[in-house]
Amino acid sequence: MSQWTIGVLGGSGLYEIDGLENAQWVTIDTPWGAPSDDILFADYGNVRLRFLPRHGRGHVLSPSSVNYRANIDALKRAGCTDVLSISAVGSLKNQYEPGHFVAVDQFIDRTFAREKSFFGPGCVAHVSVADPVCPRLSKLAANAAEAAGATVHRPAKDSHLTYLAMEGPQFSTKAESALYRQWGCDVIGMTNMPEAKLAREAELPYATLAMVTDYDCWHPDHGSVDVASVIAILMQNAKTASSAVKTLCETLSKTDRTTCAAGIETNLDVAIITPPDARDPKLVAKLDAVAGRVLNR
Ligand SMILES: CSC[C@H]1O[C@H](OP(=O)(O)O)[C@H](O)[C@@H]1O
Ligand SMILES: Nc1ncnc2[nH]cnc12
Repeated sequence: MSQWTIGVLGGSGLYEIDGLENAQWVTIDTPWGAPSDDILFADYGNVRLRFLPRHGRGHVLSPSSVNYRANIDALKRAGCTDVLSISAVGSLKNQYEPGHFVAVDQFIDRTFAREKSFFGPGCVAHVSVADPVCPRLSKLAANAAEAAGATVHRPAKDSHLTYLAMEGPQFSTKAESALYRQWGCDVIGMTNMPEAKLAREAELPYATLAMVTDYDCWHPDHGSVDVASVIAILMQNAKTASSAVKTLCETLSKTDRTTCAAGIETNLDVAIITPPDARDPKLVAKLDAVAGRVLNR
């Protein structure tokens, strides 16, 4: 039986998960620098859980100063088979009310001040992020959130749920918020890019459970978002989010983990363009965890 090792990136309001078996915080070093915090290693039945608070305990890192490469590399080094992000978001449509969860399946990346790839000079790769979310993990996470009592919005058969990733740390202007609504975006946040792209480069199936905390600044009947209103909703939701994670683990512990049908775990087979004799050995060494499967064969 193949086991799940589920990595969870806890967003704003989710800095710890209690009531876990054999829980201990473990320091993991990476060639990309330090991850946001130690990683909480724990067991949940048959499942191994690896929890990393994205902003660090105490919320000390802004979205632009999170070391996304180190976080994904560390989760890979910690043996994760899959990565679930839990994220606070603003709603860009009336139907996504504060307190609801949204199982997003698309992103628009408007971030600009972050390292976005593990690859670069000396080893170039172009992965596909046409479908950046693992449909299997997303569905399992949405089921778990529903079982934990949340209202969950899922993508319909021929339509997507899109997360606009902005740089921040300031929230949007009304003109920006209106523009993103015109683009058809569903929710807005500051962290899921380049996280999702890096997870794909590391061949880790990735999904996001977005927790709606506010209506950003476009809604005529709601005031513009501020941290206090976000925190107020997060306080009510953190319990649901952590119980969704435990419910997900319960489900996974009863399921044999098979290879992801979307081919995410082998996507580097067709992504690296630099031939072996032209690769920079220093970069190749740094890529041991994320791409060792293909580079060391
Ligand atoms: C505290 S509101 C803004 C903050 O919350 C979201 O973070 P995360 O995705 O880690 O929950 C948003 O992206 C901003 O970083
Ligand atoms: N309105 C918003 N914009 C960006 N990130 C957010 N996180 C929570 N609410 C947000």
